[in-house]
Amino acid sequence: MSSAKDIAMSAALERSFSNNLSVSPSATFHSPPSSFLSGGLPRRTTMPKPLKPFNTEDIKILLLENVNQTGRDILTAQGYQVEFLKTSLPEDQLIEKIRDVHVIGIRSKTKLTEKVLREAKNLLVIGCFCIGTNQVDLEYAASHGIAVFNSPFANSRSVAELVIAEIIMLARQLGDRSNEMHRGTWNKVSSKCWEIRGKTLGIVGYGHIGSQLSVLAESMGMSVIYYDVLTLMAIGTAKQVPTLQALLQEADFVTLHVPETPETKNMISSKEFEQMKTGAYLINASRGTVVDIPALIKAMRGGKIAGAALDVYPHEPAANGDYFNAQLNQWGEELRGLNNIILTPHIGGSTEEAQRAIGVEVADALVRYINQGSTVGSVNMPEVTMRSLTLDEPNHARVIYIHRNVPGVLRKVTEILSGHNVDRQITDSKGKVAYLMADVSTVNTDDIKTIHDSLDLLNSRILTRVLY
Ligand SMILES: NC(=O)C1=CN([C@@H]2O[C@H](COP(=O)(O)OP(=O)(O)OC[C@H]3O[C@@H](n4cnc5c(N)ncnc54)[C@H](O)[C@@H]3O)[C@@H](O)[C@H]2O)C=CC1
Ligand SMILES: O=C(O)CCC(=O)C(=O)O
Repeated sequence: MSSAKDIAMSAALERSFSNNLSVSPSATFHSPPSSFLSGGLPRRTTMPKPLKPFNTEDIKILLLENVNQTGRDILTAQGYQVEFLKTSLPEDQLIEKIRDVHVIGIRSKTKLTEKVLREAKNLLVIGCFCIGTNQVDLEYAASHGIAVFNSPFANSRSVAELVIAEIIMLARQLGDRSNEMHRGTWNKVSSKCWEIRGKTLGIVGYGHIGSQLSVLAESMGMSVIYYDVLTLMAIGTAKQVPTLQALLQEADFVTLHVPETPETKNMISSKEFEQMKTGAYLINASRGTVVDIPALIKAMRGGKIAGAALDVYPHEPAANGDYFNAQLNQWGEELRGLNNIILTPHIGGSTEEAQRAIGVEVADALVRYINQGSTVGSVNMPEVTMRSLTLDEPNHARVIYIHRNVPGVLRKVTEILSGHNVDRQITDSKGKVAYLMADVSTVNTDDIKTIHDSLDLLNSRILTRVLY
């Protein structure tokens, strides 16, 4: 049982500094859970204690772009308020919505730019329910204490399988034959239709997807070469080549698996098409900015490139059913008019298996971050974690201090914590941002407030959270 003093103190805290312990102007401070400051014999249990600066039902989550049910279920089961939308949102509506939420879950279409994130005053964490994180301004997010998580490989296999299908479809002109049949035309041809056995696949970007694809392609009798900015171990009998040009000159099929970066923008343009073999094929399931589409159209019309498969485009519609037209991409009409071109609506990772796995992985990471402060798997924060506090550690609090990575901070934090027993502490930095986590014991609600407010006053502060 809590003493009358403790209860009074909690109530006073609730009144006097509602909003202060949390980072959210809209969240209220709640009395500690029953495990906190409880008297009597400690319960001997190693059950992890959920650490929450808010009542769970105050955590507001916005999930866009049809995030999988598995992820929604995990977040809802925590008691958070989860709003779910099937589509992404236009910028003005996104800005309106993001002001209010602590967590946002997106896929590849929602652009979380500095302009949008500037309005996200309550935002603690972003979940990208996909691989790519180019749609988020990661640096701005980190410098404002917003952690970003993704799912680094749960859809890699799905993309690799799609590419294998496309290699065969292009080699056999299956898209065109199927379209002709749909129009009622029987056109049985073998001219310029090939087996893939013995052909060379050139993989640009030998990461999770590229290397998985390498295994599948070899098992079907293809020779694999790859180009990557890093020197990477070849899988099977694949061979790394030293330059993109060397790959383009040798490959019958070129497939792109690089991230969207300034270096990969228009990585395949007129010069690169010239370097490719006449009659070669191009596949892009990475990002739309990687291929210069007008140059591709020219290369295909001129017969240099015998076929292409595109899954991604520089500008993609926000929702299913939106017409993929000239307003989005000027060359849409010309692209659709080409022969032997497969156009898919960014479905590389769209399988039940991949979406379920991503839902679980990203939602779990969000819960760990909200409840425990663990940044393991974050793409923009130093990765820091500590074991969960347990129910037999009642009067403990977890202090999280995200700060600018400048000299002298640890000394000041140590001074602030020095009156308490620090059971464990860990700190790490990534670029300009550092992340400190400390578990302090035998603290009461006054101590928590003092620790929080003192850390919050330091010049180096980006964000202070105290979980209890
Ligand atoms: N179509 C779809 O639905 C999907 C598309 N993607 C896209 O595929 C991309 C690749 O995915 P992963 O293989 O998982 O990424 P990854 O990070 O595992 O591999 C990317 C590889 O590209 C290399 N690389 C980076 N810049 C390069 C450059 N300028 N030249 C040559 N190599 C370079 C890296 O060193 C790395 O080995 C993602 O960034 C994402 O944009 C991912 C999943 C689904
Ligand atoms: O469909 C999606 O969610 C996006 C897939 C993708 O491009 C990615 O995972 O990076």
